[in-house]
Amino acid sequence: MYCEILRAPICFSRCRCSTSIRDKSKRSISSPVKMRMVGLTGGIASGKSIVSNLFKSQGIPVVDADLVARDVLKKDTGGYKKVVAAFGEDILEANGEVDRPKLGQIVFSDPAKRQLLNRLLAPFISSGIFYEIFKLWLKGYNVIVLDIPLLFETKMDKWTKPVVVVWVDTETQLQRLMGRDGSSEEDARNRINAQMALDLKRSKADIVIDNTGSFEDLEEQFKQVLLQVTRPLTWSEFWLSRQGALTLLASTVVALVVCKNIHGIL
Ligand SMILES: CC(C)(COP(=O)(O)OP(=O)(O)OC[C@H]1O[C@@H](n2cnc3c(N)ncnc32)[C@H](O)[C@@H]1O)[C@@H](O)C(=O)NCCC(=O)NCCS
Ligand SMILES: Nc1ncnc2c1ncn2[C@@H]1O[C@H](COP(=O)(O)OP(=O)(O)OP(=O)(O)O)[C@@H](O)[C@H]1O
Repeated sequence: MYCEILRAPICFSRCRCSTSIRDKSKRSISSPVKMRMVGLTGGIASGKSIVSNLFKSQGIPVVDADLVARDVLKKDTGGYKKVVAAFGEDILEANGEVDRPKLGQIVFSDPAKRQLLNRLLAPFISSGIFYEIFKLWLKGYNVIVLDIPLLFETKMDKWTKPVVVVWVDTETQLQRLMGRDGSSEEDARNRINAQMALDLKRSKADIVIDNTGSFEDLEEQFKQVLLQVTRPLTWSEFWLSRQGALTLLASTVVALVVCKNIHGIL
């Protein structure tokens, strides 16, 4: 069902049908184009990837900042060269790629080195994220999700609305992180402490998902979140969309032609 003015989905019922992810993505591409950028963040191991996969399963594309960050650290890229110049060749594997666990050990136990790494990679990561957004904008997606662990820390939250924070209590976060990565408690705590406190992130959120419970609890909450992020676009979101930009351009051209003709008549 569509709003006639915005031609955006009025309710979520369209997204709940049982077509495959691929089919739904295609439908999003061909449907009227609007752009809402939803921020998805939380603490390390709070469950962002699970939520991100739930969005993808509904045909909503996700820009994954961790994947972008991986790309900009690949061998011989600009980010790689800067990082190797700053941290030395000791951080490299035999094949010349960055030894990520080793670099992780260094930066997560030393705030100054972490800040240095952040500073070196930030321009590459932010331009990589904007390039991914631009590609999705060109494809005309209605709603996209930016999964950015450091959304608040990097102040990229100002680009996104609403901001969804996946929250867990610290003990659960610690246990899940150690369980997933097989890391020691000290290492896991270092990684948690390298980020803004999760309670503070929760206080800055538009929408909070409490992931302390089971996967089923998480999916139940996700249904409500999906309803909120797929509600009709606001006018400002519409003008930022590809269709909004094209409408503005077409209206300007028509107005100029009309003015020129009137001027000719007079
Ligand atoms: C230090 C690196 C090489 C460690 O790699 P590793 O494969 O062990 O971890 P991975 O990249 O999968 O990150 C796992 C999680 O760690 C957290 N994290 C990553 N980098 C940072 C950072 N600089 N500060 C705080 N937390 C971070 C995030 O929650 C992320 O989801 C890597 O994390 C990295 O290059 N970090 C700097 C780039 C960055 O800021 N990435 C976050 C994107 S917003
Ligand atoms: N509700 C849950 N119940 C049990 N385990 C969970 C739940 N949610 C997430 N997990 C587990 O916790 C771990 C961390 O989850 P996930 O990888 O999604 O976190 P993340 O926020 O994406 O982490 P990162 O910041 O490192 O990218 C995973 O092993 C995942 O399977």
